Amino acid sequence: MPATPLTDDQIAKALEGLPGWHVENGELTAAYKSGRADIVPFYAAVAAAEDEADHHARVTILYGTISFALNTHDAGGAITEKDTALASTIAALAAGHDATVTARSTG
Ligand SMILES: C[C@H](O)[C@H](O)[C@H]1CNC2=NC(N)=NC(=O)C2=N1
Repeated sequence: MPATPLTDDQIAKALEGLPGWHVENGELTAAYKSGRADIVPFYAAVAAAEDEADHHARVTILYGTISFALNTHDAGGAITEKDTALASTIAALAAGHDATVTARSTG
């Protein structure tokens, strides 16, 4: 998969299929609410997918919320297909781990 920066239009198109995901500080970002008992298994599944893809998110866990921020270091921090593909994988894994994406914070 090429590490070519996506255009704003390509990112907007990808976001149409990624509810709750948005670009924040130049990173593809989303926050998922999960039960405390589910959050570690959810992240374990994400970590396995990251290693499979050799592409890794910045992850923040605070109480029952796990947030992901994605960009491609090998593309100078731009958002690439690697980021949108991993975001799709995370979204699919969330569904299987009772994790719900939170609406974008407008603040
Ligand atoms: C050597 C290894 O393949 C690279 O460093 C991978 C690892 N995971 C990565 N993750 C992210 N987010 N961006 C990268 O460019 C990247 N590169």
